[in-house]
Amino acid sequence: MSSESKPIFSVKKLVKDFPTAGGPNSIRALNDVSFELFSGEAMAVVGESGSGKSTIARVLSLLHDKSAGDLNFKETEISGFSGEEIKRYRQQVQMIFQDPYGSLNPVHTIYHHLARPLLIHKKVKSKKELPDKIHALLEEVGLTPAVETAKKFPFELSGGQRQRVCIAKTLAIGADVVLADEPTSALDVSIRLGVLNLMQKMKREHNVAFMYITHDLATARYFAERTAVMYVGHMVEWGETEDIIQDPQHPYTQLLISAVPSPLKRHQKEEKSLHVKNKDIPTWTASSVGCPFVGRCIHAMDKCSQSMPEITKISEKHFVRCFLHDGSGQ
Ligand SMILES: Nc1ncnc2c1ncn2[C@@H]1O[C@H](COP(=O)(O)OP(=O)(O)OP(=O)(O)O)[C@@H](O)[C@H]1O
Repeated sequence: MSSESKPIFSVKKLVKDFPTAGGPNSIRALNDVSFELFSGEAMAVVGESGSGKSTIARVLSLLHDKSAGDLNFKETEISGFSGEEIKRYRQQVQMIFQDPYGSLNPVHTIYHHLARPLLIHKKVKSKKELPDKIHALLEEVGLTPAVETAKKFPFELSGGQRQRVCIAKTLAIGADVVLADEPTSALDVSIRLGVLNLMQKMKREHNVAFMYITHDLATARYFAERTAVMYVGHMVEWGETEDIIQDPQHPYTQLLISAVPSPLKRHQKEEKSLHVKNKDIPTWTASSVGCPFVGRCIHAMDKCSQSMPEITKISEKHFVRCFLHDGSGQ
């Protein structure tokens, strides 16, 4: 990430509320979420189930409307987009999901899956160019022999191969950003690395920006230069991935890292004293106040239940929201 280049995404104070059936209060799935994403970099979004990771991707894909905040893509607010603008935007910002099978049509060949975006987005001048272009794409994503693969149907491929087809689709369209929601978690461990390496190649060779949503800090460390840690819709800590893993500041980040098998653990000593009070994850609403982690935090103070701490800068690129670090101390 260059501090001089302009971010491809700039998200400020994003809020997303989901109405609850019959209840007066909406669920606040995202609260005050801000970040920037730059071309050619990956930002991991990590956190437990329900922390709001997928909601960020769905709001950025315009599958959900935001409730408040700014969502700028290439310096243009996207929430007012309609019709053609949405179509053009979705060409540039693609999603990859955990289950690649769900993104592929079982009755069509791989050839068809790649021909369609190439034709729709006018990436070929005529149908004559299609075979060469499709075979080149399949080779680029490691699906060889390409001619044979193109003739196959999705059910004839493994999970990892299907995810490679989805990646080839994003290349066919010429996406600038990929929102990858747990793209490797349904794959065998042995296959994951290949898919991560392929995404790494897209980053380096095509300057694609990735939002990499995962439960898995080890793959975040492998793939993403920066990481944001989410807890109940709040970004509690963010920075360069190595800083987050080697020097976690928020008690929740420390808890996440303590749950990862070594060699990620450099905090074995602290781990012994890192108890969690209870495992209840709160439901956040528009009227909830305080730090959402207070119920589980062994350092909790009275003020933690009363307000969410402001952002504290730990170092140039490392930030946390926790009263332990805001200068007011315990
Ligand atoms: N369409 C929806 N309607 C109502 N509530 C929703 C909807 N989508 C998400 N939520 C709620 O928003 C919160 C965040 O969910 P989200 O799926 O973004 O979390 P996540 O971190 O991606 O979880 P997981 O890792 O399990 O996918 C949860 O409380 C969830 O129940």
